[in-house]
Amino acid sequence: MPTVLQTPNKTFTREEVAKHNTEDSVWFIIDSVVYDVSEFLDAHPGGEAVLRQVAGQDATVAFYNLHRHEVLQKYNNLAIGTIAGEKQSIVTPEPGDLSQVPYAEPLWLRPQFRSPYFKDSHRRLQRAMREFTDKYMRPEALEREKDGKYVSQELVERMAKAGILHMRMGPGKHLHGVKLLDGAVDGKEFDYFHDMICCQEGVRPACRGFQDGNLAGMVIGLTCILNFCTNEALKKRVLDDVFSGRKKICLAITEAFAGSDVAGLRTTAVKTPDGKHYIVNGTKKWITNGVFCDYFVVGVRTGKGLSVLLIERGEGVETKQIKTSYSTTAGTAYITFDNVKVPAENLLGEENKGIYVILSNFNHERWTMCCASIAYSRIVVEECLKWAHQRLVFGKRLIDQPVIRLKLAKMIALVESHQAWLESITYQMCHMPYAEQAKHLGGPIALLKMSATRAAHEIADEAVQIWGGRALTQTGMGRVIENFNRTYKFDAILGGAEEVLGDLGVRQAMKFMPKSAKL
Ligand code: HEM
Repeated sequence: MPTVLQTPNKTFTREEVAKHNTEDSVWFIIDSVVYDVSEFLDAHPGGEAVLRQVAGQDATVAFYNLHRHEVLQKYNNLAIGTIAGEKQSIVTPEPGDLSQVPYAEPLWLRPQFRSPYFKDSHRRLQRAMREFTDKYMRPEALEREKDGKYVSQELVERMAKAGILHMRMGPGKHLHGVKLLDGAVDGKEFDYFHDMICCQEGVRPACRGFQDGNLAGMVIGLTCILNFCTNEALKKRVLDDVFSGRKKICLAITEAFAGSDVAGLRTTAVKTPDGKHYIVNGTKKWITNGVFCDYFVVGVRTGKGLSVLLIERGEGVETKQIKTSYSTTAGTAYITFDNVKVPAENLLGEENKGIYVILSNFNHERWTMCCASIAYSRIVVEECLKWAHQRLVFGKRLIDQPVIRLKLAKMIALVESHQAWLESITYQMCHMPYAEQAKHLGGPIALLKMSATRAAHEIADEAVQIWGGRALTQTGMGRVIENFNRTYKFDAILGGAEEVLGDLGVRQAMKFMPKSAKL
């Protein structure tokens, strides 16, 4: 339940506060709480003068016109009491709380709405994931996004213990018998809606670089081990290492020579004469988490086609950080393989048929990106709705301007329609065996991703216009909008560029076009 700020028990009258507008003593009121900022004047990032201008007064409107509410949580030690007979009206969310702002949560989470898709276990998991994210992921995400360091071992182990690493791999046998967030959901019951919830809740910190840095490489890399590693001992070792958080894994397919066009890969793997090893040479580019990973699932050329190998960090493997437009916390790497000796048993799937291993990953990867991009777009809508009610310009709130309401209408419609489409596809995923998913959902998922990132483009554009200069600064009020506007393109490029996916969607439709259908 949301609460109000905790303050000392003392009470004051407004008249008492009014007296503290002197050289030595500066007090003011924000939402019925009295603040003594006399010792904070020098340290205030907005300067001393502005605080002196409101000394002795009610500064609620001035404060919320310039700051996020969380600033008051952080500087709670400046509060000295409350105004006698008054109650705080602004609430502070507790970890795990749902937002009360309209459209800030998907329809299924709003008490007035019904949904055919979600059961009790989905709701339990959502609550548990929200709480975990608020308590542990968000504070770390904000730090790492700024300092660019990699995800902490402490958080990785906490996620491992809570079963979050297992859950992020989607439904499957790997979840059976694993305790998931203190029993919020039984692993055997875990379906793609649970998977969607994990993805969407994980986006809540609104730090796009950290979102990938928080083991996105595992989500796309470990599936190849789960589904295609035929050496049981190797499979067990890698799964144990990764699920326990001891080691990290990523997927290394793209190269400077070939991005979405995997047929153009140039990294080679040549069998040794005794057939026991492959010798790998080549490079990989844009590899998420590559800088800090121990295992690499690598696409290589093997004579008659593509193959996929599990390569361990060791002699001949080098990773270099690529500086991208999001935070270095993502660990995006340029990798070189220089005569790397890889045991033949590390082949995943069949030799020269690696394209099936690579393709088998694509639908789930693209679908998780849809979940994330739509969830982040929704956070932006929430930020804009709050800001439009808070910000005063030309003597009015922003929300009182029809032009702003029209922008919000467009943003809300884009988020709601894409979430509805996502839930409809997720329902199909829950009810189609893998082979049918591959046949029938490749096209729709591609089109959803293309459309969701186009929507993100529109939403980022409108949000920046609503926020003005604040949308361009990485700290303070507009942090989320700045982050979104700088990073939404990652989803429009990674996992298949919009144009490639749009084309794929239509080509899939062409495959199913009946010869009998003519005008
Ligand atoms: C307990 C009271 C206050 C605290 C703890 C506080 C803290 C801060 C902090 C941390 C910032 C940096 C930006 C951010 O993180 O949002 C900031 C900026 C600022 N503050 Fe305050 N502040 C307080 C009250 C006020 C009041 C009452 C005013 C004006 C009447 C004010 C005016 C400003 C201005 C003008 C900026 C710069 C905003 C910008 O760059 O857009 N502050 N304040």
